[in-house]
Amino acid sequence: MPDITLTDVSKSYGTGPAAVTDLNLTVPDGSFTCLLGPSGCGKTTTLRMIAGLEHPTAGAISVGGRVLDSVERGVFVPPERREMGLVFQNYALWPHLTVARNVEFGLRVRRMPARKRAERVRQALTAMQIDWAADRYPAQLSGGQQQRVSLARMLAVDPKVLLLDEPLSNLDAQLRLEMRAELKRLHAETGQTIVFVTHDQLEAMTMATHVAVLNKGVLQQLAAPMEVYRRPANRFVGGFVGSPPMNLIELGDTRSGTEVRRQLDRLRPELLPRVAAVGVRPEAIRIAESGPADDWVFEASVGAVLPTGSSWTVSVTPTSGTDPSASAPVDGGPELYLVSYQDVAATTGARVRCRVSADDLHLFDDDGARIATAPAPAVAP
Ligand SMILES: Nc1ncnc2c1ncn2[C@@H]1O[C@H](COP(=O)(O)OP(=O)(O)OP(=O)(O)O)[C@@H](O)[C@H]1O
Repeated sequence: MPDITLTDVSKSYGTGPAAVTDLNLTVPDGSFTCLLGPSGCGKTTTLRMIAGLEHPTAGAISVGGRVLDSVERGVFVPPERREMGLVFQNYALWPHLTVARNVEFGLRVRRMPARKRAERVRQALTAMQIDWAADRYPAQLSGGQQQRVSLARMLAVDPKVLLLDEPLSNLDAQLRLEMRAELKRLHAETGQTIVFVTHDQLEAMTMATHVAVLNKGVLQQLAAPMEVYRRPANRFVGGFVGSPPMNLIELGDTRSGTEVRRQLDRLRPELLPRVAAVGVRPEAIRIAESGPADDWVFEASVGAVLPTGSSWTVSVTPTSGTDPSASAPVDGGPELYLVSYQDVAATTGARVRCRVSADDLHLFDDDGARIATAPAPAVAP
């Protein structure tokens, strides 16, 4: 199964802003690639173009060198000849057909002999662990079970590529969790290339081998999930991936920028002239009196303490720096969020000392792009 390659792909629906702009994206063979981004960023449009359900207004799409779409060359391969399986958010099962007949449907259309059909249906239902429901009707199944059937229906035709558009978003939290594990298992077993659309960063982080982050129709980053998390390519990715989100402090903000600038002058003097904003992940902020000399240290007052059971989310407002060379305390900063996995003894109004390792500072320039502080390691998703 070869790579899916999008080259300079754009799509406009009319007079409004383009849904997708100059997209260059390679979905590696056998990968589980999530298209991730906020509502309206062009995820579904991208998936539908790969499926052949939308025409690009510019660019080309190919699979392993076979051109499926080329605006320039006037090539268009229709959806049914792309050997791709699609599953949407709504399960779209035939209500008057049993589960087995639903799964068999696409095989009949392909005129597969009856014996082979029965075998395929059994295999697909077993793979999705829904074989016990073969003789039931969709209305007799829960949402999660129906979604398993629609996945089985897609698997039965053995497509080279699976295209999934938010298939879990109608399920409750528990089922979603189960289905994520199920899809991950399915991918590991079949090795099929999966392209999965979601706006849920946790979903992308937990399942994907590759994450393509989109914003306003433009690709922001394509990398392994942990790379996207640890080394976001820009401010948008840093803020979008992670919950609670990354804290962002503007150096131009006089209230907090002055103090942060002073700290950066001590920790990263060579980079300071290029830095416009600093990002800090909530779990990178520690409440601790002492620590390494190259920590960024600040005093803060505690706002809310929110225990979740396994962790504590705490809002703190910096009140001053502790750099002895600081001539004046800062006049309060923005509220920052930290996450601690140990009990935070502090309560609202308490004064605490917070520390962040210099390695955990994400530096962004005027354009919002990441400023590399160390060479990125080779990524092997
Ligand atoms: N058929 C259409 N006609 C006109 N505009 C459309 C059409 N489909 C999508 N759009 C517009 O294209 C842009 C991208 O939409 P798209 O559905 O691809 O985004 P998305 O990231 O999948 O969003 P969501 O997560 O809300 O489904 C949006 O501004 C949307 O309004």
